[in-house]
Amino acid sequence: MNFRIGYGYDVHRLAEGETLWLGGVLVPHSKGTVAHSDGDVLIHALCDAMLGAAKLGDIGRHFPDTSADFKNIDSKILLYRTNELIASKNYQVGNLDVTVAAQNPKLKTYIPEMEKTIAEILGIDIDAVSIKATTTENLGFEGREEGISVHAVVLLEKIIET
Ligand SMILES: Nc1ccn([C@@H]2O[C@H](COP(=O)(O)O)[C@@H](O)[C@H]2O)c(=O)n1
Ligand SMILES: C[C@@]1(CO)OP(=O)(O)OP(=O)(O)OC[C@H]1O
Repeated sequence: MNFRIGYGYDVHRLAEGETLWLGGVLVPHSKGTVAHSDGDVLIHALCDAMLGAAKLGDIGRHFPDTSADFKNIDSKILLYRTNELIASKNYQVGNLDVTVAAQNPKLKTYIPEMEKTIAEILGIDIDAVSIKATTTENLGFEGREEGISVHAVVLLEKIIET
């Protein structure tokens, strides 16, 4: 099969005194995500979409939150290692599309840096990386600023040996 799609979803709770890493970028905010790792919920959803597309399970299977190895780990490392996992099945990311649901902070000024960071880690063109943000119009846990959720869709392409 030359193409495979994958979908990932992740949620992290927000709390004061934590840092907010999103898409590999440190976003200044009064709250950050609560997690075993650095809490980069965007990268976690993206890793799940890549792993799902390659039928490789999910992020917790490869990087368990019960392991001290991943305590406070930089999620950019998890994304790099996820890319190695899909490459081991002879796939590369064709393109990806992500939506972050967060009432605050407003993310649009940080999105170009997130897209550049992710494109570099995956070794793909920035045109293949799309990140968007939405509020939930003050509805639900995102709207109450109790947490942030992220949806990610990825297309994998078979690496053709030439
Ligand atoms: N955390 C967010 C949420 C939204 N944006 C930008 O604002 C636009 C309008 O948001 P709505 O939820 O009212 O549709 C949205 O299209 C984003 O461009 C943002 O930057 N950060
Ligand atoms: C990333 C990992 C591993 O540190 O932990 P968390 O940062 O808690 O994130 P989550 O998305 O709940 O699960 C994946 C985990 O395996």
